[in-house]
Order: sequence, then C-alpha cells, then structure tokens
Amino acid sequence: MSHLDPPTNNSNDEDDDDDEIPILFDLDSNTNHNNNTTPQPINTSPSQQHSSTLPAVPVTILTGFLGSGKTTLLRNILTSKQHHKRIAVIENEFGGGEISSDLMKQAGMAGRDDDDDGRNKFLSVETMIATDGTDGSNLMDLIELSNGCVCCTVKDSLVATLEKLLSKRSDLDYIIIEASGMADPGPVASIFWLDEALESRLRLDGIVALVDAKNILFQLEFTSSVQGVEGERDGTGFHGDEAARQIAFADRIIVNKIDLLESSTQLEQSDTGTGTTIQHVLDAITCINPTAPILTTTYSTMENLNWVLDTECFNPERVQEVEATYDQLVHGQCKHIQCGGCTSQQYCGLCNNTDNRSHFPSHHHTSAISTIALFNIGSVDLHRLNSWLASILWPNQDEMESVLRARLERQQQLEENTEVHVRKEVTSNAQGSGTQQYIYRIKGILSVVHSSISEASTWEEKEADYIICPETRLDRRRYIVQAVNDLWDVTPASDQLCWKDGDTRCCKVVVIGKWLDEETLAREFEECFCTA
Ligand SMILES: Nc1nc2c(ncn2[C@@H]2O[C@H](COP(=O)(O)OP(=O)(O)OP(=O)(O)O)[C@@H](O)[C@H]2O)c(=O)[nH]1
Repeated sequence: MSHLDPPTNNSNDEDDDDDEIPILFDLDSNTNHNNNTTPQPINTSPSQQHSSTLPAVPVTILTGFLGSGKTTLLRNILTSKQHHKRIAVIENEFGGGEISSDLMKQAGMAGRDDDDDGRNKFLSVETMIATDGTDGSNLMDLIELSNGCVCCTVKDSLVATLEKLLSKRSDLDYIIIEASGMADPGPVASIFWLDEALESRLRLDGIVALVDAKNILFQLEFTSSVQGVEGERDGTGFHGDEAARQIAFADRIIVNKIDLLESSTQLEQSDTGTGTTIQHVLDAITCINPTAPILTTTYSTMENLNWVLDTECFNPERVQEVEATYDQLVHGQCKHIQCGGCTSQQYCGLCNNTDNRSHFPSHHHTSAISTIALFNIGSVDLHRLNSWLASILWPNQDEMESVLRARLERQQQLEENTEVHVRKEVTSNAQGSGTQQYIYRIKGILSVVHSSISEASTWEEKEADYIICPETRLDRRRYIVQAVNDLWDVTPASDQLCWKDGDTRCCKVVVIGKWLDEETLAREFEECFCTA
C-alpha cells in the first residue's frame, strides 16, 4: 500500500505557470459504455476548422462555493431529455484533481497514456462524478482544467482550450464551464469580451451561481475579507471573498439544498433557535446581489432547464459595475453600496456587518486553503472509512470527543509544547474554530470491502446480480464519497463505473480545507484500508 503525495495546491499561488493546454476527451463513442467509462482523447484535425459563418456558441458559467451543487446541476443537464443540445463541458478543479502515476493507470483511471508533452494524465475524481450516469447523448466533449482556479492560475489555459474546442468542433450547441468552488467568476467572464478571437465565436449566455442554503452564511463569513485581515494579522493567511463574489457576479442564482434548512416553525420550536431559514439566506443574498432572479431547489432540480440555459441574461456592464463596487469597498469604507443600505438589524453578506470597516484588497485566495489528494492502491473497509470521516467532520459528537480527549491527553504527555501539538491534533469542523484544521469538502472514488458477511449478504439479497464476492467481501461497484462541511455520504456509483477484472483496486480522495494536516490525514486514510 502506498500513499502518493501530489504537490499541495495553494490557490493564491498566482505565479504558478502550470498552464499547459489540457487534454480534450472524445466522448462521442464511449460515454454509453459498459466496458470503459474513460473518455479517450482525440486528435485535432486541421480540416475540422470552425466555420466563421456559424452562429456564436452560447456559454454558461456555473459558479458557486465548494459543494453547492454545481456538478449536480451539470448532471441534471447532461441526463435531461428536455433539450437536445450537444454540449461541451469544461471542468475546473481547484487542485489536486490530477495525479500522474503508473499506479492510477494500472487502476484503470487513466485518461490516456501520454499528453503532447509525453506526461501521463489521468481523469479527475470530479470528471468521473460529473459523467457518472450520463448516457453520452448530450455530452460531446469534456475538458479538464485542473491544477488551479480558472479565474487565475489556469485562466490562459481556458482561452486556449476554448479556441482549440471551437477549431475542433463545428457541431456544438452549447458550452458549460463549471468553475471550481473557489473561483471568482468576474475574471472568467471578462475573457469573453477581452479576447477578440473568442468574442465573435462565443456568446456568454449567463453566470449561474449555486448557493448552498445550509452553509452559505458560514461560507460568507469565513471567506470574507474582514476575516482575512484578522487572518493576516496572526500570520495565518487571508481570505478572498470567494463566496460573496460568486453571488455578486451572478446573473441567476440557485439557492440549493433547501431540504437541509429549518423552516421558521421548526426554528421557533427548536431549543437553540440558531438555525438558518430560507429568509436568512435570501436576505444575505439580496444584500450582495439585489437584481439577479433567485430560484430555490433541492438537488439542483428545476422544472425547466431554460432557467439556466439560453437565458441571454449576461450583461457585461453589470460585471464592470460589480468590480467597481468592490473597488470602492476596497479603497474606502463599506457604505453598503451593493445592498443599497442595510439597516443595523440586517446581515450584510458583502461586508459581513453594518459597521464601517475597511476591506482587504479585492480578490485573493487564502493561502490557508489547500487541496490534497490521497491515493492508495487497495480497498477501504467501509466501516473504518465512515469512522474516519466522522472523526474529521464531526469532532464534537460525544463519542468522538472522548476519543479525541484521550488522544489529547496522550499527546500532552508526549509533547513539551502541548499548545501547538494539541491544536494540530484536534481535527475540528466546528464553525468558528480558529486556526484548527477545517475541512470544507471531500470527494473521491473508492474501492470498497464490506466488513461483515451479513452486510455483504444483505447486498446480495437486494441485487439480482452478483455484487459482492462472499470470500473477499469486495464490492464490484465503485463508490463515490462526498462531504460538504459536516455532512457526508458514501454511495455506489452507476453500473458503468463498476470495477472490471484486471483493474487494480484503488481509492482516490480529494480533501479541500483550511490548515489541513496532510500527514495526519494521509496516515488516517491509509488506516482505513484492508490489509488482508
Ligand atoms: N441534501 C442535499 N444534498 C445535495 C443537494 N444538492 C447536492 N447535494 C449533495 O452535495 C454534495 C456536493 O454536490 P456537488 O454537486 O458535487 O457540488 P459542487 O458545487 O459541484 O462541488 P465542488 O465541485 O466541490 O465545488 C453531493 O454529495 C450532492 O449529492 C441538495 O439539494 N440537498
């Protein structure tokens, strides 16, 4: 069993010039495949040049903070029979989505052997999740832009990718760009009018922001520049308004995950009365962006996808206006320009308060937020994995607290400088947890072993097909693990992602968070694997 360490990707690394043009995958022939779900790259033929007589291809930018529901919406679009669009998708990962490794190739996760530079390239977790369950009828191409945010480190790659896509394909009806959960949509939108070549061939249809109703107030607070000033003072980095800027630039806003909100009645009846209602969320959003239409959804589901596609709602002047508003906020005091004047009782999502406080310079990603990718050959024990997830995402549960307390005591005995080590040892997703590790997002693809025969036989009874090997208790299905803040699930992917004979079983998990303790996470992840 081995743990590979891809370089940690700090998104404020603006000098990072890992900007090579990403691979194009041909999905025409193999998205509806039972044998191999891995899209194969195709060569750009000079004869397939885009004709300038064709109408401009509309582009939608999907934005929204980590885990807000962008990929869920994308999958709804790609599996919908409502439209018959031939869509190309550009996926942007915040980082850590790509591991070059022979082991991943062995494990059947390779996109193709080599790219133009002769380096191995592999499909990301994000791409596997986004295309799982799609039959390929709407999806023409899928392009990965990994290793940085589309708004900064890989912005040039986006332009090159769009140009290459247009020259390669004349049959596209639509392009969807799924920005990373940390991306600022402003700079992404600007390429559509700053790049002359693209301007005539593409039309930015709209910026659609997904908002995680359960977590948005917390995300606004924790990515705010006011917090950032404090962060910089204690030498731990600063934040960059990501969550607020995604809302501010949006032409349409989808408030997703309303199933996780408390109703006003529940709130009145609850002991604490500290939950978030839809009204709190709407107040915060309209404070930041008072003009964009808002739709509330669960699992990004809407009656009519025309609410997000072919809307023609993009307005470049508004983008410039938002930039200008931000500039005023940066260079002066917050006058609630964007929200038109909050009363002192209102929560201002943009400035986080009603005080006149100076703000930190516009867009920077916090240096404290990073992505790490954990990769191991082998299969995880489902029970152990769930316990590990509980320990890092729910540290305040009673049981976990006692475990952690025991670990702390042990640690205190071992270490002279208890203060520093204790803080490092406690993994905490408690809101407002200072400089302790905070995990925003986990996503991954797993090979799973069931720890008990009874668990295995339950599955066997449920499914007509043979799914779990009675001897090894290995599950034939790939599993997808997803976590957003304190909620997680581990579910089987569709049949098209099943492990095949000859595949090397492996697990890849991407963790995005603040002040991540990579060494401990890697060790604990490895402990979830079956050794037999
Ligand atoms: N309960 C609930 N879960 C949801 C809803 N929408 C999405 N999810 C879950 O939230 C998790 C994150 O959803 P994604 O669609 O992957 O979010 P994303 O914005 O693409 O995430 P990033 O790419 O990491 O920024 C997944 O486990 C989804 O199944 C919802 O309305 N309610």
